[in-house]
This record gives sequence, C-alpha cells and structure tokens, in this order.
Amino acid sequence: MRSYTLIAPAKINLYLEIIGDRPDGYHELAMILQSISLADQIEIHAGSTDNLRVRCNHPQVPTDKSNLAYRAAELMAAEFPDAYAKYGGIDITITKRIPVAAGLAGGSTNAAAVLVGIDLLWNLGLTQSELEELGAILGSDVPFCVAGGTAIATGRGEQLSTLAGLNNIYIVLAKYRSLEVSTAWAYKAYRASFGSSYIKDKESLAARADAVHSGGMVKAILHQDVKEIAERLHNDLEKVVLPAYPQVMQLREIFASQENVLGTMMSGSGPSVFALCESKQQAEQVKQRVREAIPDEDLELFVTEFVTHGIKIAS
Ligand SMILES: C[C@](O)(CO)[C@H](O)COP(=O)(O)OP(=O)(O)OC[C@H]1O[C@@H](n2ccc(N)nc2=O)[C@H](O)[C@@H]1O
Ligand SMILES: Nc1ncnc2c1ncn2[C@@H]1O[C@H](COP(=O)(O)OP(=O)(O)OP(=O)(O)O)[C@@H](O)[C@H]1O
Repeated sequence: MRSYTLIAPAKINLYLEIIGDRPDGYHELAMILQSISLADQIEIHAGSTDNLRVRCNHPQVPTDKSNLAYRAAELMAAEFPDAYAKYGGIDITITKRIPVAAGLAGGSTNAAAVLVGIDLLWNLGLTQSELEELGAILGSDVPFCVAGGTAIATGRGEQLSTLAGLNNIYIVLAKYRSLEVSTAWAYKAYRASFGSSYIKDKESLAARADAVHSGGMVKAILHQDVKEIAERLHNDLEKVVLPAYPQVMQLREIFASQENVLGTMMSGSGPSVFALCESKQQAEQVKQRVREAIPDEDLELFVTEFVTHGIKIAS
C-alpha cells in the first residue's frame, strides 16, 4: 500500500492526580484516560520526494517542524534510516476536528497516527509497546493515544494499564475557540501553588499510584457504573486553571446545573470542559440548553461518546 487513512481520536481525563515531583522537571501523575469519538483524520502517503511534508486544514496548526505529526515522521526516519532510504519521503494530511490546545491530546493523537501509519507504510511490524515507547519520546500523552480506549496512566503519563472498555457513555464537550491554555503553564502554576504537598520519596509515590489502581474510579469502571464514574471525576489542574480562566469556571457551573448531567470536569490542562450523560438524546438536550445559556459563537459544543479504540484505519 502507498497510503493509509487513519482515525485519530481525542482523549479526555476522567481522573488526573498530581502526586509528586520528578527529577526531570515533569510531574508524577496518576490518571485515567478515555478515548472519545471526536477524531481527526490523518492521511499518510509515500512522498513523491525524499522530504517529510505536513498539510492541515486548520489555520492555528503549524505545518513546520513544530507540528507533532512532523516530529513523529522525523523520529521514524531517524529510527529506521534503511526504510526511509528505501521508501522515500512522507506526505501527511491532517483533517482537524479536535479543538486545538484544548486538553484533548489533539497533537498527541496526530503523532500516534503518524507512528502507526509509517509502521504500516514501511512494513516495519512494530508491536504496540514499541510504538508506545517511540510515542513517549514525543510527548506524555502520545503512548496512550496509540491503543486508546480506557487506561490508567502513571509516571509522567506514559506507563499504561488498559482497563475494560466503556461503551454507551455520551459526553457534551465545550471549548471557547479563542481560549488556549498552555500545558506547561498549567503544571508550572500548580507547582508554584501546591509543590510543597508533593510526595517526594519513591516508595510513597509507588504506593500512591497503586492506591489509584485499586481505587474507587477504577472499581466504578470495572463495574461499568456510569453514575459512580461521574461522581468520581477529578482533575487537580482545575485548581489552577479555573481561577485563572473565569469563562471556563462559568462553563463548568452551567454544565453542573443542567438536568441529566451526571458529572462534569475540565479535561487535562483545559480549557475544554465535558459533561457525562447516559444517552445521546440527553446529551443533545444538554448541548442545546448550554447553547441557549451561552449564545456566544466563540463557544464550540460537541456531542461525542466514549470509544474503545485508539488509532485505527478508516473503513
Ligand atoms: C495534561 C495532560 O494532557 C493530561 O493527560 C498531559 O499530562 C500533558 O501531556 P502532553 O501535552 O503530551 O505533555 P508533554 O508534551 O509531555 O509536556 C508538556 C509540558 O507539560 C508539563 N508536564 C507534562 C506531563 C507531566 N507528567 N508533567 C509535566 O510537568 C511539562 O512542563 C511539559 O513541558
Ligand atoms: N498536529 C497538531 N495538532 C494540533 N496542534 C498542534 C499539532 N502540532 C503542534 N501543535 C501545536 O501544539 C499546541 C497544543 O495543541 P494540542 O491540540 O496538541 O493541545 P492539547 O489538546 O492541549 O494537548 P494535550 O492534551 O496533549 O496537552 C497548539 O498550540 C499547536 O500550535
């Protein structure tokens, strides 16, 4: 095959706890990540020249070396020089549907798709864990995006344990187009306010990560209990992002006051906010009511749902 079209789903964080400090400047996390049906489409073609090239329909997304998808292709070319020499360049076309800089892993899932796509294009036969290891070089959320579904993520986000897939859970997702939150800023602000409460020693860090593995959210997921999942939504980064962004706080409050919303939370470093609903119909109603409460066209609203896959070939 000379080209592949891949579906690259966004993620939300059902749980994000910052548990400690790391010598590399990153934070030790305990997260539960969930793929959703809102997805970008990535086309990967064997290039007509030896170059790597990225195109994207979204004006905010760079197409140079700062694009995470470009960096994923560059990494594959560096790791597999013989295949690069044999097959030549790569053309990548990104059709963006996932809001940008939203806490939804938009760039990360594009990068994961490029790793999977080049593996197929160059017949490398890499395993899932080899793809995840390459992903970890590019960013903390990239490894999860490879296989997606529902997973516990610890370390800086790259150590994954897959959980039973969740189906038939609907979400309303909201993001102000003009509002972007830098992930690096969010962690830095958290460190400035709460750094003193970090767990410092290795054993206590491991014990805390283990506690999350056997904790209430994981049990709720194993029981497929959507009400319990909704009650246990948690995101430490809300403590710094909500006070700094009153619009996001207001969104969160409007979601929380809606009938048929089981729970609401900011995703990742924000500023997108999601609400969990039991049916698609209820989610559509919530979307409509939030639209009436905030008629501002800058606010993007989506109804989407949990999915059990990460990167997959478009059918
Ligand atoms: C907020 C989340 O999206 C939640 O899933 C992730 O933790 C962030 O994942 P990501 O965007 O892939 O993050 P990276 O590209 O690896 O890092 C972006 C920045 O976030 C901070 N960062 C990220 C992950 C982590 N465990 N600790 C951190 O302090 C670092 O300052 C880093 O410079
Ligand atoms: N392929 C890409 N798609 C979107 N943004 C990209 C991409 N490559 C680089 N970027 C840049 O990365 C920044 C963050 O965008 P992205 O959509 O990945 O954020 P995010 O959803 O908050 O990520 P995460 O949840 O992993 O922290 C953007 O400002 C954009 O300029």
